[in-house]
Amino acid sequence: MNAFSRLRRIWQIQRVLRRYRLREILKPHADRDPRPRGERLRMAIEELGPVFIKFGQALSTRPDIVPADIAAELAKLQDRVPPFAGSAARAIIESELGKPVDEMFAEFDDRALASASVAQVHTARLKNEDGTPGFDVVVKVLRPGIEAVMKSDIELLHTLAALAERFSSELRRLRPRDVVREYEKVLLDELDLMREGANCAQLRRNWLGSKLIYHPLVFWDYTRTRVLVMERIYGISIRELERLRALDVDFKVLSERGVEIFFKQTFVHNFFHADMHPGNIFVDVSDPRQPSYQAVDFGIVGSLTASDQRYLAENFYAFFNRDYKRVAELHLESEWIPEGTRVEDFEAAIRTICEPIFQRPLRDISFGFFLLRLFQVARRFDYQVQPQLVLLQKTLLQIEGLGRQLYPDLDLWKTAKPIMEDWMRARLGPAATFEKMRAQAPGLAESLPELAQQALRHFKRLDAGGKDRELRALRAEIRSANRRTLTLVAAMACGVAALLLREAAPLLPAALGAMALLLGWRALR
Ligand SMILES: Nc1ncnc2c1ncn2[C@@H]1O[C@H](COP(=O)(O)OP(=O)(O)OP(=O)(O)O)[C@@H](O)[C@H]1O
Repeated sequence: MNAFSRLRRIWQIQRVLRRYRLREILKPHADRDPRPRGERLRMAIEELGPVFIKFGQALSTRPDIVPADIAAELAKLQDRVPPFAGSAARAIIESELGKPVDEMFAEFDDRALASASVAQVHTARLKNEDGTPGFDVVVKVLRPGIEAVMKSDIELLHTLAALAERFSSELRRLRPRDVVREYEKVLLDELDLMREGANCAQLRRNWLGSKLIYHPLVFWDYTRTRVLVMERIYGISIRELERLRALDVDFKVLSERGVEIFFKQTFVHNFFHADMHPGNIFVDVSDPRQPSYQAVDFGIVGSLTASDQRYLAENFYAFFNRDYKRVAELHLESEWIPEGTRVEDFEAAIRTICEPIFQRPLRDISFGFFLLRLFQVARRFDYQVQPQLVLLQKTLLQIEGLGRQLYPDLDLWKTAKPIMEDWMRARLGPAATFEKMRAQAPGLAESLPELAQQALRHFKRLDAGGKDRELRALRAEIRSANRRTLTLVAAMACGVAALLLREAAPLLPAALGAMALLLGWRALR
């Protein structure tokens, strides 16, 4: 963007800010506009275009950054825009794939099936090599020129964030430059449909053969950065509740399966679809008693770090045992709250959010909402929640909302418990310990000769340096450390042998396992 158009854009933004009196938002006592501040902000963002809309949508899921009233308005941001011409879509497809559309597709519908600010979707049918009609597909095409618009607006966001950080102490506290930097990647990712295809393929692989959910096949030969071709699915949108009801679809099974999918994605695969709004969910009704899901739109996915996974699992347990003290402890243990915070204040804050929630009957309790409130507390205590965790919380809220809409008596915990217990066992049980040992064994074996050399060097130096008491003590200490290392290595070797021989006669692996535990215990004591 040249200097002139940048100035023009800043001037435009400035006009929008004035029109909606957005500066007053920062000074609530001076705000005389009768329209609520969140609504004004939303309308301004809608006027500013796709980058601001996407950014606003992303911020709506950050209770640790944005106050609740504004977040609720931002969540309403609509990303529907008039479609661009089918001929423009064809031109992009042809320039990306290097062949005429009619050569690749037996049919191509010029009217868009759906159109959003970054891309639009057309239905089509592939052409087989012999010219006969092939698979029914959808073709997702990036909006013409969207890359330039996105990139220049992102640059502008950086400029605005820098200005805000420089001139407003209220905004500085929210670290706008960091927030923009964090979302820049998410926004730019949307410009690469190969990435979306890869996300879809990964989810498909994770769930292949499952009776819970189906993901379309990606046609890689026809997929490029600006074009994504995938199998067309024909399920009924989850929005069409009446139609689903008329087909006698079992809503209880459907809602339980939604919860199961969520937990498996989070705890078993650690790869979750993070844009689970109803527009992206379809239902396969070929057996209405055993309905299953079909998902589309894989632009946003997430996965958690091991520690976030554990944080979530433990909070889940505490939450369902209605144990707010444990919830508070968990946050203290994981150093969630900054130094200098009074523990009592923090506990009181956690109690305040937990008590009213825990008083309600199970059917009214939402774990997604509980997490949301936890993150709001985090915001008050100046703690920055990991974006992936927030993404997951948003997904959970969507799944729960959907589940309860389908079946108000949905018992979240009943569905979640077996999955969580499996996870705990797999993560923390003896088999997991053996598995960890096995994974670490090669690295350890490699460094063993080096370790021995180092120890030898130490001994030589000690011997050369006389025999005073301090040195003898040091030598004894090194020897004991070496013994421990050796014992640990022996424990690992037994563990690995037990694993490798687990198919053998029952006694041998069991004896080796017991030996590994005993040695491990001695080494770590
Ligand atoms: N594989 C598919 N089979 C059938 N319909 C599809 C498929 N993929 C997408 N669609 C339809 O196209 C619509 C838009 O697709 P998608 O959500 O991927 O686009 P988008 O540009 O990311 O839109 P938004 O961001 O608003 O969700 C979907 O809501 C769905 O109706």
